[in-house]
Amino acid sequence: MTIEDATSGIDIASPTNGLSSQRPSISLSKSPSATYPRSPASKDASRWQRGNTAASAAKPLKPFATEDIKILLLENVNQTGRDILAAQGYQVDVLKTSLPEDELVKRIRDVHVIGIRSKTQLTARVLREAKNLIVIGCFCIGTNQVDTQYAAKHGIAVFNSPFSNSRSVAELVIAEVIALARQLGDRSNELHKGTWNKVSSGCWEIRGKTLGIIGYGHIGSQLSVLAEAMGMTVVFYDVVNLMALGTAKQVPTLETLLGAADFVTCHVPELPETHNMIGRLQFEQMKHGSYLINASRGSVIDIPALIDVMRSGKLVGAALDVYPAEPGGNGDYFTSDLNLWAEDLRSLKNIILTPHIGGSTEEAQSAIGIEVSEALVRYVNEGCTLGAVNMPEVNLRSLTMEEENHVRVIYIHHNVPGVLKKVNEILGDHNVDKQTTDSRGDVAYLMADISDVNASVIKDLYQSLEGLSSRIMTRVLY
Ligand SMILES: NC(=O)c1ccc[n+]([C@@H]2O[C@H](COP(=O)([O-])OP(=O)(O)OC[C@H]3O[C@@H](n4cnc5c(N)ncnc54)[C@H](O)[C@@H]3O)[C@@H](O)[C@H]2O)c1
Ligand SMILES: O=C(O)[C@H](O)COP(=O)(O)O
Repeated sequence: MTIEDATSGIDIASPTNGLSSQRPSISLSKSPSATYPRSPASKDASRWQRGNTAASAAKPLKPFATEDIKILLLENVNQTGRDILAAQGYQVDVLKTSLPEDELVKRIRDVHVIGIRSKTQLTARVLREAKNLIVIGCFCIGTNQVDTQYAAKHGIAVFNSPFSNSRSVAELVIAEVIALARQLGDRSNELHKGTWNKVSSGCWEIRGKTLGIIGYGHIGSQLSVLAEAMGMTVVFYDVVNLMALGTAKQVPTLETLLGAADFVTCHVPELPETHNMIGRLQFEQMKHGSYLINASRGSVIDIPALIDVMRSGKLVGAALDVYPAEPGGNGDYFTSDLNLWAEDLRSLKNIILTPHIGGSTEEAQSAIGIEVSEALVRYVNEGCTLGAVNMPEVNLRSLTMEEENHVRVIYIHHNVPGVLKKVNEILGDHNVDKQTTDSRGDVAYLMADISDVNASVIKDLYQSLEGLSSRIMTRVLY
């Protein structure tokens, strides 16, 4: 949206589009393509036409010209999520796959919101190009694919879905425990090729066996309950001291777990500390005849060491759902071009290789679509950061129709002394209805609702806040 500057005759991007930021192409652009093609007249129409009747007073106020918001959704985000975003009037562009970095850099320049899953790498290099971006939605659990610190320092909030696919992963792991114990993958492959091979040697019940869970978070603890229901004994290792569910027992060291477990399963996030967490030393510490499952992140297992220990016969089965490098989309080949050892893995016996499907169920994807899209809408429309993984969590209640002469000011800024004094000198000339602020590390987030404003007040507020040296991003909503 643009406001015609009566004195200079130039268009400036209006703060009331909710998108104004430090980014030059948005905050003070004369280029029609980089601003928002909505006239002041149409703005007024949309703001006032709703009427202020008693019946409409409690309804939420439309925040601004939502149809100006451009969203790019990659990696086949579920229809539930697309529908929620489209219902807001946003322009939603959907792709089934992730994008290679060079293409991503081009596509991200234009959008205000990007939705991804685990594949798309939003590195500092990519985000540097994202001049209009205000928020990232990870339609998955992991956020390791995003440089969340860089994003925060540039005023870009990141949201995910912390547990909507946890049950799906836990169920997959239970299936794999049984499939490995019974060598189901091999038997099925043999018969697919026409060979009848009825064996009991090396095939086991899982009842009475010990499951060792590394990382007892949302997935690990859910798995613990399911495994005990199947008659397994559960031990777990976690860096945090946690309440054990059922009769599970937390063990003090990873080595203790590896020495006790028949099945070892990893459910830790990708972190420097979890890189190659299971390597040659840890395979030595595992029991002879044991199994390994990894549905966390590919970097957690030293794959060449796994191949060696399986060839030696010490490990008698493994299931991998995640890999250090994964193909961009369906139909791509899983070969040594992508991962040097891919062919070696494919040649092993009793190894289940799945294409990162731990969270790929209808239930999980639908729930994630709803959860993340709703968080994006709350952030874009109202500035609410509840649930953000890289910003302080700040919220004020939604403005209603009877507050149509209010604006909501969002001021994301460097967390340095003296900022609030300066901000309040600017806001203090107006009627501040309510205000809240919080910080997380170097970044602070202020939200204030101001009443009795008009277009020129909005412009002044916006420009004054933008003029402060502490500013990371200013948005003025409604
Ligand atoms: N395969 C899939 O499709 C799929 C689906 C969902 C999640 N995941 C992966 O699974 C991971 C775990 O998911 P979650 O929801 O259970 O996460 P979570 O954050 O709820 O739990 C992770 C647990 O790991 C523990 N931990 C962290 N570092 C550790 C370490 N060095 N040693 C031992 N424990 C450590 C944490 O304290 C926490 O309890 C996610 O980070 C994601 O990468 C994969
Ligand atoms: O982080 C996650 O939730 C899982 O790895 C699943 O990722 P996906 O949505 O890309 O399947």
